[in-house]
Amino acid sequence: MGAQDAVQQAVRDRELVVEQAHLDRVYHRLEEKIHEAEFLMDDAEKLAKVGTPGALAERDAQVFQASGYLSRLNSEFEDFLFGRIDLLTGKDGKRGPDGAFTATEVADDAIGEDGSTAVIAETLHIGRIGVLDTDYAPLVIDWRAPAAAPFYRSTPKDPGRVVRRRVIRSRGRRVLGVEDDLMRPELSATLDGTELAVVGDGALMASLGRARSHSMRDIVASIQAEQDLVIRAPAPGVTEVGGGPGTGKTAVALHRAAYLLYQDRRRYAGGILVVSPTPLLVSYTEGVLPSLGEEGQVAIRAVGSLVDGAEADTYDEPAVARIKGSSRMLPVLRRAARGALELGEAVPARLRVVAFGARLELEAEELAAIRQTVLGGTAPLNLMRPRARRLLLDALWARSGRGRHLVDAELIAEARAAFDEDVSDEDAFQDFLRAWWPVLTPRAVLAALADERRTGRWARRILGQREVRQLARSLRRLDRSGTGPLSVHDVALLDELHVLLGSPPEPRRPREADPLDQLTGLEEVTTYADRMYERRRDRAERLERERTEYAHVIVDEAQDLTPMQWRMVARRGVGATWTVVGDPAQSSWSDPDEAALARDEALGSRTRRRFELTVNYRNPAEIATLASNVLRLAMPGMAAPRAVRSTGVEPEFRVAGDDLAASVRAAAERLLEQVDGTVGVVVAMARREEARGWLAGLGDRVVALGSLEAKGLEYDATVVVSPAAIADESPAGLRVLYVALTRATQRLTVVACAADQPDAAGVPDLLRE
Ligand SMILES: Nc1ncnc2c1ncn2[C@@H]1O[C@H](COP(=O)(O)OP(=O)(O)OP(=O)(O)O)[C@@H](O)[C@H]1O
Repeated sequence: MGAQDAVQQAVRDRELVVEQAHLDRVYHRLEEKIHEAEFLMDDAEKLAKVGTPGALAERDAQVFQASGYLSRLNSEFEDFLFGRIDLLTGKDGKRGPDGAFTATEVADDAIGEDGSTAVIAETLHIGRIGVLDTDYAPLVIDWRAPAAAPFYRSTPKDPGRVVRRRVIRSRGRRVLGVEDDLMRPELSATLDGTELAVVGDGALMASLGRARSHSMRDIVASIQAEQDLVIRAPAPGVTEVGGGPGTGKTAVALHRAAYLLYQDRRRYAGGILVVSPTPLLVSYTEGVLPSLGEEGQVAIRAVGSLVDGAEADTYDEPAVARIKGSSRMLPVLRRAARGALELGEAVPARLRVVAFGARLELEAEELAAIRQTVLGGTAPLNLMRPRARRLLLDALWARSGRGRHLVDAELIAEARAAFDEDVSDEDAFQDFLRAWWPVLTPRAVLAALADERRTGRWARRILGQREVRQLARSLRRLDRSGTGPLSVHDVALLDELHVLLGSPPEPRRPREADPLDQLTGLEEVTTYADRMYERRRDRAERLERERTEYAHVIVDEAQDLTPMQWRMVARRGVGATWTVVGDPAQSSWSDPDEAALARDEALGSRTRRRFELTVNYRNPAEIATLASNVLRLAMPGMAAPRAVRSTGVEPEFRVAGDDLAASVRAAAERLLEQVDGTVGVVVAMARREEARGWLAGLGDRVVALGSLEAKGLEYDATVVVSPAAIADESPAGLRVLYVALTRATQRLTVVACAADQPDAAGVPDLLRE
């Protein structure tokens, strides 16, 4: 070790000791708080034994608060403290509720007259939740609090009061390392009489170089200034975030959810919905919010799982997806919902009943007229049923002639009520109604579209003959009742049908017992609080299950939502504020204009705020440059984000021989040796099942993905198999290829087939400059 290194090491060790001492104090304080929380729970127990209603209510409130506090503290102990800022004196000397100075501008006298010396006036530590010392001094500031904003916002260009920004790495109770960035390198600042030390080369680079696993990590310790602006953007209206691959759109959207909850917990108790394109991306991102201390109020759902009971991960062929996603499906579904009334097994031609001993009959034309009258209304089909029933009874009553001899209105009403009851009780009437105006389910109507002739009728002048055939064929997976595997695009159709049909009346469920009804004795009283405690745990989960509307909706990869999916998502956020993140250059939807229109309709007249993220944190420059060749073809004129690092490792090109499987397997094996983390093998959708077989036995660090499944994911290394096959698979194929090429954090191997027209170096035609 040279003298310089030894000095560096000594500085590092000294700073670790400083941070360790602070972390020790924080833990000490946390332990005190846990004792307080446990004490509160104990206290609550005692109060319960008293059993008076007042004491009971107080105890419940305490149990609720204490149990929540305990679970937060316990879950957030890991990597609890991660940042620190050293600040100059603020302009006005006022302190906020977290004990920190509020001013963002530097006081006039904070910097010495020579312009190069200063004294650090305030040091703040930033962590996952805020902790106050016994004297209310801030030991840790919650990362979402206003006082923590300079930790993220400060840059050497616009440093504000920050002189040094430090990222602290810790595990459990041990500080493992610190990385500093100087925001005012021109200043020589002192803290408690000693010169401010600087350790390491900055935290961002350290974090970007780490190996990837199959779950996304939070970026709370290294959020960048342009990202922080999005995370803390005001909630109302719509926050739109654009930016190329790897700019942190998904990460930012998730941190924004945590921020919104922190900032207005009451409002967002109404739930935050995060809509993600694939189940793979859901499971990849699922851990981020719990790591930020937020669970329960945020539901992350794949777009194929937004409808209760539907769990779609099957993909339609691009041509079929294009039909099902288009808003042209809307009039087709409207007709199908009405047309499905005729689908009953054997719809009787006439209605025959016996009322008070007399035979009554309604002929086909009368029935058709009644149906037409009812269908003239706008209510959902299933909700029209009572009206249809009433009009049938009206017609039968008229036919019976029973009211003709009566003049007294009361008598007429009485006779009519008796008539209705008599007829309604009759099996013949009930059987007729069931067949003639059946209760329709969305699944059954969707399945009805599998009949090409019928669908041809419903789609006349809307879909072409070929489209009708493709649509009908794709739905043959379903049986008559609609049971069977759904595709992702079927789910939005189901949701639309649900609206068109309305909920069929549900059989009555017994009312859930209210615990207060059971307060009959002391024994019951004591179990009440215990139940409350249990309930609190299940509450969030239950709320989520029951919820169909949310207070905030976050749409990730918004460029991929089809018009029909936009309608489905919009229904879940009618009164919501929105965050919409996406990148048009990565859109797999063939008609961006149609999608933009649907998006405008979904977001309505809400005010919009737009942000653009400009730095690619995922791909090294070598990979980003290659991908930008495809971007130029896919979206001429669109700028690629700036890659923030370079690895010196160029992408590799291989040409597959006769045995594609062997070539891909060999490429994957080599990458597994070269990186510590994950390897993704991206193939055209048509090959995804096959590709899984190619990698059999290589372990769980490597996965095979269809091109559409790669959305939003990242791997240490990727193999992209036959760019031409991916690009040719759909009208949006070039954009899908751009997605595939931008998944790797370290290494990329491209395996070309003959269709790729590789040059002598194996570079496919589509990837050449
Ligand atoms: N400030 C940051 N600090 C550390 N890592 C970051 C930061 N911002 C983004 N990253 C990392 O960069 C990678 C890309 O982020 P993310 O997946 O959110 O990007 P994206 O814009 O959604 O990409 P895509 O459009 O390709 O899906 C992730 O590994 C993320 O953790």
